[in-house]
Amino acid sequence: MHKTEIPRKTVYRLSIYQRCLQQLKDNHIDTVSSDALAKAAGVKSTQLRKDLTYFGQFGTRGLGYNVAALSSAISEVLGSSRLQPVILIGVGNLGSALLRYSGFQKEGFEIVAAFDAKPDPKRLHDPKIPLLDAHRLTGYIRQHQIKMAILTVPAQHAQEVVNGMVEAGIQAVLNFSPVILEVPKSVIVNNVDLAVELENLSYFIR
Ligand SMILES: NC(=O)c1ccc[n+]([C@@H]2O[C@H](COP(=O)([O-])OP(=O)(O)OC[C@H]3O[C@@H](n4cnc5c(N)ncnc54)[C@H](O)[C@@H]3O)[C@@H](O)[C@H]2O)c1
Repeated sequence: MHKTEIPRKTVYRLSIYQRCLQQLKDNHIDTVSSDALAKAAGVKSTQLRKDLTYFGQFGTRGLGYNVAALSSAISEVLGSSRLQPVILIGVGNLGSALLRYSGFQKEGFEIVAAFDAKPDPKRLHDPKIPLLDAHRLTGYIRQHQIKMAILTVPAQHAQEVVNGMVEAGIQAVLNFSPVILEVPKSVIVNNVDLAVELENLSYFIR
């Protein structure tokens, strides 16, 4: 099945299912019922079953899903069976915190390089991740055919950085800068805004 046929929200939930399946694998659990998997993922089991129809038939009635088989099918669809290279731009407070997080690999992503307008080696602790001057950003994207980027630069620089990256071939941006980025239709931007998330939570405690 071609990726674009799967709705974006489903693709997002597939990543969540994948994370749950990985935990089951870590705990040596071979099969899981759709109810249990749905509960772990925080969705209704009808939603889970609907999402998995994009793969054809999965699971045996009464027995549940084979964890390894379902996980590798989802990997194939998400394109995460091999590590997806990602770059990070803006190694300040937030960027360096993200670089210190070691959990991305487990989810199938590898931060292969970090860029900053004023690279400060003190900010980067992982010797495996090169910290490069922002001048080298577009050349690096082209040379290594990087498709995904995490953006943690100040708001006023975000658009210009994205323009260069898109020109060089970036197709997906995880944007932490508080600006609405303008990109061509072929490029996807996911915005992360902790303030919005907090506002959402505060609605429920009123
Ligand atoms: N989404 C959220 O929930 C959330 C939370 C915290 C911060 N932020 C945003 O993340 C961004 C970074 O915040 P911070 O506290 O780490 O800021 P910071 O000032 O500590 O770091 C920004 C870094 O970007 C670098 N930079 C500036 N222009 C650049 C360019 N053109 N190319 C490459 N690097 C460049 C700077 O040298 C600096 O190292 C800000 O836009 C901030 O508003 C978002």
